[in-house]
Amino acid sequence: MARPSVKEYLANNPKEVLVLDGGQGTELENRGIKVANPVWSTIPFISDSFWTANDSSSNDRQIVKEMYQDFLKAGARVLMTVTYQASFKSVSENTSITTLEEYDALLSRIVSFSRSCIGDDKWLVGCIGPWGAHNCSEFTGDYGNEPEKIDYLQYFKPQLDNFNSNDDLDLIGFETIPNIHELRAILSWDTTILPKPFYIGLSVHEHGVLRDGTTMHQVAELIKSLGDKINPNFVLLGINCVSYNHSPEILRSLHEEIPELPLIAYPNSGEVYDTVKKVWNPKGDHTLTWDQVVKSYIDSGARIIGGCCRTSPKDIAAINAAVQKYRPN
Ligand SMILES: [Zn+2]
Repeated sequence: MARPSVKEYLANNPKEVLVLDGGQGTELENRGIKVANPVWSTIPFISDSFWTANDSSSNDRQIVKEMYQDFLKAGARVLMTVTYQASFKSVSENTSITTLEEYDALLSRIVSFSRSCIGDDKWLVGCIGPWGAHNCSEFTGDYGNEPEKIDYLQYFKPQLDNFNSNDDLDLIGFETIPNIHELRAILSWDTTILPKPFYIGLSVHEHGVLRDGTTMHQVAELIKSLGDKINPNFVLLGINCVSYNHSPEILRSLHEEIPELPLIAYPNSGEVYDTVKKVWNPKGDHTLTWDQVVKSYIDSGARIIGGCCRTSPKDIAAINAAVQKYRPN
């Protein structure tokens, strides 16, 4: 393999900070792909023409390729598959792909295609959205009256089985996790369920608590309570798609609670989505720069830094410049 395991790389290079790509879903939307549907940004891959066409005859194929090229040019060394809303439940209930076999083939094709776009020397993350992605509750954390009774493993298993067995993927990313019961479930899975390095990105309110109200102290208590029983493949904890302006203090609070844990941070762009008008409103007045945000993340133990929704290759270039400036010598 042309690249070392990301877990070993981070452990053996304690001063290294890796740059992740930006928000693929919103970036594909900016480039003309209509993503408003239940499988969101995975939609271009559902169409047969994506796979039968060659690059010049499929516009979507070209768009996805160019997006990866632009993130690479901006300095990303870790890139993600566009599979946030591609759970078996979401895909089988909303597209023509209904069997596990077809679903497995779809994911394998997406992963191979993504790998071919980024080359062998970059790390590829198999992106998995939270349970709440299938009913749009990842920013409320409202998982109904009995969130502890949800069978999270059953929900994630088809996607996990594919990603675990795919050597083109280096890391599994559970993103935008808003609920403590879901976090507890993922952290309870041992190496038979999660044999590949993985990270967890939390969906955190701007006031610094998980969307369901759990404090970062309680998150830390949960992790500490697992002690040696914690899955050794749990490589990083962090935050994603959180408020840009509040993200430095949120990450700092996580770092203060669990100083030894490597962190990952990729906030959204700072624009605010109006769910009624379905538009993104510009950044507010007192916006921090990426230079300030990245410096603070690195001071708080971040080892992977990138952007989430509405961040573009331009943002990734600014992140990369700040990482080169502030990473420890
Ligand atoms: Zn996002």
